[in-house]
Amino acid sequence: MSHLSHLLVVAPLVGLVSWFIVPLAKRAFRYLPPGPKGLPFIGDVKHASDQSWLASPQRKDDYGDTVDLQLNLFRNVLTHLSGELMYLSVFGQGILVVNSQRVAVDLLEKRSNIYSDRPRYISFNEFLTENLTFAFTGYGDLYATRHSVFFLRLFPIDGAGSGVLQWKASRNLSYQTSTPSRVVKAIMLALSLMKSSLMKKHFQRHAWSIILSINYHLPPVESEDDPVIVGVVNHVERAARELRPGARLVEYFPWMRYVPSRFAKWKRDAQYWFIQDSLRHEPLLSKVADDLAKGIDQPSFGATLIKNQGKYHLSERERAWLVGDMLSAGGNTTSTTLHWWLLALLAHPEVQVLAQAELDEVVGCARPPTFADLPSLPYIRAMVKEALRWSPTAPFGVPRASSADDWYEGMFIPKGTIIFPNMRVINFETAVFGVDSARFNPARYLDEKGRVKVVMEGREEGHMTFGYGRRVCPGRLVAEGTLGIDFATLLWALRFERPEGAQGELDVHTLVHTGIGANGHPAPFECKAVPRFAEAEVLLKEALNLYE
Ligand code: HEM
Repeated sequence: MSHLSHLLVVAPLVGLVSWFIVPLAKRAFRYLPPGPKGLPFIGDVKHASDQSWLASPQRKDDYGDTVDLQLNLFRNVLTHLSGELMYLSVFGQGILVVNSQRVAVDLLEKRSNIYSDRPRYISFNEFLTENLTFAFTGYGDLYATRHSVFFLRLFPIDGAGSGVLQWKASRNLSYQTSTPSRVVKAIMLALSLMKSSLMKKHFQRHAWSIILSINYHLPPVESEDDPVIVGVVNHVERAARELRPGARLVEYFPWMRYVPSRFAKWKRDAQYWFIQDSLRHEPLLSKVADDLAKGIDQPSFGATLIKNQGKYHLSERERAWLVGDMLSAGGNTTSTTLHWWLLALLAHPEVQVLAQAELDEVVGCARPPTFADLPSLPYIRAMVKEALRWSPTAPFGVPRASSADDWYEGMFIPKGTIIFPNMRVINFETAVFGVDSARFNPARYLDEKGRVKVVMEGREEGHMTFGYGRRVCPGRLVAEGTLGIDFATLLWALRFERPEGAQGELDVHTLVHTGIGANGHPAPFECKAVPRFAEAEVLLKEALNLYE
């Protein structure tokens, strides 16, 4: 045999071995990232369903050293992960908690082709929402179509829409306008807080009211008993329950999805609520379509989507859910951040004093602030960043899933693993945010001249709360704008205090939650809002009249 014929025989064999045998052998010698062992068969249900346990920075120490300097047979690299990854298994389903910005970027951004999927969640995706929620759409063609809706900037720039785009543009000092609808809602929130101490309720109504006007150009919602608001609150709570690890056995035994509904209450309920939620979403968008047909063209996400529907080939129900889903994605997240921010103000009174000094100097006492003031309010803008960084609103973001087997620094990450970026740990990394990273301190985002500075290279937001890479939150500008005008208006009008006689240290650590993917609220606390000056209420009402 000539050298050439040898080569012709050997080369395909080598190719076959490296393509087929090596991955198999690698699987056999795979090292899963470290983590608690759990019980035989069921695995670690207990820890996986305990969000506070998972989110605790202590886990980084608990599972840090166990894999130090581990020799990987196939890559010949020395691995030193120092608690950056923690792996749990529940009925064989792998869950990977990512505890560092370095690893989160490596996996969720640099390997986004593998880590941009969402978990399957049979009960939630297939029955409760019939795969119609955008945030839980699997990564693929359908996702690309739905995503393009956001890409084309369907959030309108004017009127009820994303005032923050104007704020961002106004940074260039070329586009100085305010957004009446957002300012009106911030003023209404301030007036409501003056009258009652049900802060959490007011924050929720306010945040949902904003999304309703962005989505459908609806007027502000006056009461938390509004049927649309009640419907969304219930939907979000149901969704959170379904998404809790261990909530439904069908997630671990997928054959259970074929059990007839009459024998499976979970399935019957999910199917019932899917119809109810569709009946809530659809009329809202139909009303926008009817208005457009009558020539009433008000700026809203829904109107823009309807006008562009020829480009997307989405069914009527799909469109209604795509728009309606913004209520779930954007309402609770924003109101929960407001709730944490309030707690932070009470725990750090000096921050409130500094913000109010800035407002007094820039805005004065004769009128409430507008979007046009925000470029001149660096402390308030820094406070938006700090509130988003510090609040564990979405402590694990929205879970991702891996769509292929992967190896990372000697560790094996099986296909289908659910990935939780541990935002509370990542946003507190001392190397980035300093040794006082656990403290609420907006000044960390200001330079020595008091200007907003970049603390994370290439990331203008300055935190990771909106997630990573291809699935980063498309509502982040909306959220930033809402928080900016809200903080400015509320602190201009009100001083937040603990009621007389309130004792003890405020609990800024406890995370009250209903499930993974749900928002983490602070433990209940009392607060009162006191007008800062006698004319505040009158001036707010006058400003409101100006916008009407
Ligand atoms: C404080 C407010 C908010 C926070 C903390 C937040 C956080 C997040 C996070 C962590 C994700 C997952 C990103 C990832 O997988 O890497 C996400 C996704 C998403 N957010 Fe937000 N969000 C907020 C406000 C909003 C608003 C106001 C809207 C809409 C108006 C919105 C719409 C969405 C949607 C549609 C997704 C799914 C994106 C996808 O799967 O591709 N969010 N958000």
